[in-house]
Formats: sequence, C-alpha cells, structure tokens
Amino acid sequence: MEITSADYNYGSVEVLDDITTTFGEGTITALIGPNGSGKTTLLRVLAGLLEPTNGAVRYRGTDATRRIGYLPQQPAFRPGFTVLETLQFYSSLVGAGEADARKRLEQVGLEDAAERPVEALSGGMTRLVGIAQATIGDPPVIVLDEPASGLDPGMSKHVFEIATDLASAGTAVLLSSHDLELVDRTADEVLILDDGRVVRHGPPGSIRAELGVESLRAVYENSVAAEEGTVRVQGVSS
Ligand SMILES: Nc1ncnc2c1ncn2[C@@H]1O[C@H](COP(=O)(O)OP(=O)(O)OP(=O)(O)O)[C@@H](O)[C@H]1O
Repeated sequence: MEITSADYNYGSVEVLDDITTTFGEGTITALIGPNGSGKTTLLRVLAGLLEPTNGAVRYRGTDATRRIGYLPQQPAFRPGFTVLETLQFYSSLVGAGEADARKRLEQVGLEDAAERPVEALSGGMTRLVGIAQATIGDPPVIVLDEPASGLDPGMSKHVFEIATDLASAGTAVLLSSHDLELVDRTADEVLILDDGRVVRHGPPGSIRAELGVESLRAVYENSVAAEEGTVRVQGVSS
C-alpha cells in the first residue's frame, strides 16, 4: 500500500503536508507523534475514510472481500445488542460467517463477555470488541487507531501480540500509539509524525542506531520539535 504526495486539510486547517510513503504486507508500522500531529487524520486517509485533499492512496491486492479493517480512536457500537451479536453483524456484512465472529472474540480474550450488551462494557473492553471487529474477514490491511489506549499493561501487550500475529500472517498492520516502549519492542517500522509531516520512517533499531541513542523515546525527543507541555494546534496563529 502506498501514499503519494498526500495533503489533508479540514477546510482552511492544513493537517497533513506532503506525505509519501509505502507500507509493506506482513509488517507492523507504528505511527507516533505529539497530540494533534495528524496521526488519526493520516490513519483515516489510509483507511479510505477521508479523501486526501491532494495526492493519492493506492492499495495492492484488492480482490479481498474486505479490503481494510479499521478501529476508530473512540469505538462505539449500536446499543441493544450483545457483543457476539454485534460481531456476527459485522461478519455478515463482510461475508465472513458466524464462526469468524466467535474466533475474533476469543482472540481478544473476551469470550466470557459474549452475551453481555455492548453498552454494558468498560472502556477497555469496548476497545477490544473494536479490535475484534477490525480483524473480521481477514482484511489485507488493518488500521488501528490507538488500540492499546485505556488498556491495562497485560492487555496492551496482548493487543500488540495480536498485531504481531496478524503481521506474521501477511497483513499490513498500521497503528498509532503513545506507548513508545511497546512500539520499540513490537513494531517493524516506526513513522514519526510532527506537525503533519513525516520526520522519520524506518525500523526502530535503524533509527536508534542512526541517531546513536538507546531508546525510541530518545529518538522521539530528538525528532519532535514541539515544546513539552504545549500542543501545537494547526490553523491557530499564536
Ligand atoms: N474535523 C476536524 N475539523 C477541523 N480540524 C480537525 C478535525 N479533526 C482533527 N482536526 C485537527 O487536526 C489536527 C490533527 O488531529 P489528529 O486527530 O489527526 O491528531 P492526532 O495526532 O491523532 O492527535 P492525538 O494524539 O491527540 O490523538 C488537530 O489540530 C485537530 O484539531
């Protein structure tokens, strides 16, 4: 999958600036960057939910029944249905069959919550249902916006293990995260976004070596110009 010379503006607010990069199948690419740097916007463009203002996104292997799975930053499900019914509904939409819904539920460790109404889940459980939903039908590209946010340390690790399994099976996994340690340990590629631009992209080990630092946190601090404790808000002049 590749994105070429892509910009994205919300009206007059320019959020993404000239993004060109490729994402390989079988790899986990983690997007990291300050709050408001454009990670969600880039993931939505890559998932095909937003049309880039300029430039293009191209997918390979478009013969899959479901081309892209997507976990939004704040997943929400229609109330009045159980967890299993919700996932079966998504399965039927993508022609994946009922067994796939149960398999995905087990994969995220939520089989005991199968009969619980979706509106009665905790925040972390709702995100896990969202991850299960995103993986139904084995799409070749899976886009996860902060999949580990709000999860306890054990579940965060588990979610990154799910991402690793998906990548081993050939899926291109794109995700955003603020957990630099987990990203350092798990991602094949790291893409650092600052103020809507890609400031670094490569395997975490290579970019650490390039800068002669020990941790991804040090890479981040070296690469991101934002002042700590402030958020750069595009479209607002100070
Ligand atoms: N619908 C919208 N209309 C106008 N501006 C928007 C809209 N959505 C996002 N933005 C702006 O785009 C910029 C990038 O937002 P985005 O959500 O992509 O950042 P992010 O890197 O995902 O942030 P975070 O880490 O806080 O989730 C922000 O300045 C935000 O205010």
